[in-house]
Amino acid sequence: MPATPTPPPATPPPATPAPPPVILGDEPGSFPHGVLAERHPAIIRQVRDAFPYDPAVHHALDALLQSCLKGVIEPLPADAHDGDRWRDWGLDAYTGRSWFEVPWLWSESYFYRRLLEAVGHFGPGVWQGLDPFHPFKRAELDAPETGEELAALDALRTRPADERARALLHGSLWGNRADLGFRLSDADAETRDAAPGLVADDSEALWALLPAGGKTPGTVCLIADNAGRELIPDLLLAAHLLEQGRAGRVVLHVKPYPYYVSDATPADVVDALRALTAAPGEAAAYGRRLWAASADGTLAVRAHPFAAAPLPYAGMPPGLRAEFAAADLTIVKGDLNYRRLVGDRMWPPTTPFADTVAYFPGPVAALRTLKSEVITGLTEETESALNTAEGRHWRTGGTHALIQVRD
Ligand SMILES: O=P(O)(O)OC[C@@]1(O)O[C@H](CO)[C@@H](O)[C@@H]1O
Repeated sequence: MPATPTPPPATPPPATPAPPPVILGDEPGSFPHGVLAERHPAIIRQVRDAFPYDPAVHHALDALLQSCLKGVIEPLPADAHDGDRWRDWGLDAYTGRSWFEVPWLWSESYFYRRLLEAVGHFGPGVWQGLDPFHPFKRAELDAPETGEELAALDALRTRPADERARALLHGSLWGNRADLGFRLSDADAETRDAAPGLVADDSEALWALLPAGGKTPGTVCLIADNAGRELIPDLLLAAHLLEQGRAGRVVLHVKPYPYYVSDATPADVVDALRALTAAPGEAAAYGRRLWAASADGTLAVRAHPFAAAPLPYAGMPPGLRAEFAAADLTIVKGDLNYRRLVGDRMWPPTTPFADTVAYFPGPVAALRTLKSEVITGLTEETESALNTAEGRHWRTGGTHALIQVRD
């Protein structure tokens, strides 16, 4: 009987490299450490000074400050309305550990949850429901620069549709420089010149995902970031997509409660729409169209609890996953949302963006100015040119921006 030939050894599948470790805040001198050790205490100071709080709130803020600087993560009150949710999000595993030694994304989010607790936001009591960041957001909305940006819409009206589209997309992108938390730790950020050009620009792919010329448009989800000077251009972009028939419906996802100082909540959407309708010229026309779009349901606002979760979007719950899966496109705004989208890890900058968001249930676009160290999707040439010109500053200075798409 002929001997059975030995099969050749099976080629092992190519090993998928393990993702780099999650970013912690434990390295003195690093950007995350600075946010925990300096930005958070500064935010406590600013909030304390912004309202005529009573002694109970002052004591609670003192305790939070001590906990942030020298203490450990403490549990929520036993009767907290969202205790179960935070336990699902990892609270039990992190209770008793240093703020600096757990994932940075987690400790930052928990800080805002604790700050709202300290100022009585969740009630009961007189401070219930008050936004401790409202005075800062309001000042920005009333600033002359906001009026100047709105006045620029008058000249835009007569430009061809594709030029308007590009201007409004870039307005929404660069609106992300307006971040009050960022300005607390980098006072010059607002005045520093933006770098010309984008470090990655997939805008053609973005427009290709939105039907034009008679095809039935679907839903665009826009995961918003900051209120005021970022939210207004986001709303203008939404109005343009609806008007041009590139979206049949825009769903604006905002935060369910005040977060990261300037993140937009439903109340901020109302303030932004009011500011638009009250402005002179073309801005008011945009405002009226958006107001009508709310009434007929083509502009919807969502404030899902997961929008303020301390977790990457890869862990989104099934209902939200289904919403994004059904959309023609989900636009994800800003730096924090980018960290949550790709995972808060020190990716090698040339890691393909598409690989990090392969889990996302539908087409997705990131619009972000660079304000933290997480970055993906750069070419080797771009990365090396940026390093040569700026060291590491390009990652966090807020002067560079990107548009990245996975279809
Ligand atoms: O998400 P945004 O508003 O664009 O920026 C948020 C931010 O200012 O805060 C985080 C650090 O606290 C960073 O992700 C970034 O620097």
